[in-house]
Amino acid sequence: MAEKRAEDGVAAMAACYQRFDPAAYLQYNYTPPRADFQRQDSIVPWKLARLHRAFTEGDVSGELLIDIGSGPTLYQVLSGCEVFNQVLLTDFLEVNRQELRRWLKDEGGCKLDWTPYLQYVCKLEGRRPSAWTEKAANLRKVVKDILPIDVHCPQPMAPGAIPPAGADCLVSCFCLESVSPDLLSFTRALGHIGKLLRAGGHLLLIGALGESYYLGGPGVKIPVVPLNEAQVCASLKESGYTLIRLEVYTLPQDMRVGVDDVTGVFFVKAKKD
Ligand SMILES: C[S@@+](CC[C@H](N)C(=O)[O-])C[C@H]1O[C@@H](n2cnc3c(N)ncnc32)[C@H](O)[C@@H]1O
Ligand SMILES: O=S(=O)(c1ccc2c(c1)CN[C@@H](CF)C2)N1CCSCC1
Repeated sequence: MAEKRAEDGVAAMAACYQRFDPAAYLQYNYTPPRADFQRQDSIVPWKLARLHRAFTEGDVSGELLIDIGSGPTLYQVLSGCEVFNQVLLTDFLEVNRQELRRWLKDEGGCKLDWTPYLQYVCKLEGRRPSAWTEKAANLRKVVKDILPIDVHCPQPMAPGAIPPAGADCLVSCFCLESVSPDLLSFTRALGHIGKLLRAGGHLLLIGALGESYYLGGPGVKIPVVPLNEAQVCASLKESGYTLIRLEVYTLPQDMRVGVDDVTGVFFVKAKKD
């Protein structure tokens, strides 16, 4: 009975995502006030700085980085693309994979200008902001493909999509809790993506705390499983990861702009047992 309920919940979630609007999603979350590089307490510097530190502090290395549930966004691999020579982006929806391909082909028509994000990460790397064009070129070089994924499948990606040894590192931002109807399926999804990662590989996970819904487009209310720090830690342990670091950002009141009810953001660095 519980299994049937879980399957129904996952199917209902997939139906919600058929109405996901990449342009609106980018507008809601990746433009000011949420994406304000001038504000010291903005979430953007907080997140980009944690990703930069996690990728560059010396314990993360290898060939292949996979971003799980990329959506239409690229910020999550702007530091990792300097560490790995192969990056795979993934998403459940073709509309998101198309938006990513549009940016990678550099043919114009993208729904968001990622330049401020590229410039900020260059600054974190001690490079001049004008090096953003070199970073963009490097990202376009190391991204080898943009593939379908379903984290609710025990085998989330197509057979043969990745080398048998698995990826050296996974990054995933605002995906698992936003596609899982409950904590059980969130934890199971963590285990499923863990199968894409080699033993000893790293997982960098960013997600929402206390969020029960978000707008995936005008009038497109998508349910989210509300998480707290203890649940995130317990799910990681249950899914075969050892926690290295967990940090939490509490959203300032004026960043609660009605597109969701998120109260905080967690950043996790963990290692697969
Ligand atoms: C809230 S968005 C996160 C996008 C991006 N990673 C970010 O940081 O903003 C959640 C993403 O999960 C994708 N998704 C939906 N169902 C999924 C599934 N079953 N498996 C993997 N990804 C899924 C959606 O298409 C969407 O792009
Ligand atoms: O933390 S954010 O404000 C953000 C970014 C994305 C999301 C949320 C929050 C909360 N709802 C999620 C639903 F899945 C999506 N942020 C937006 C600016 S760039 C860094 C991330």
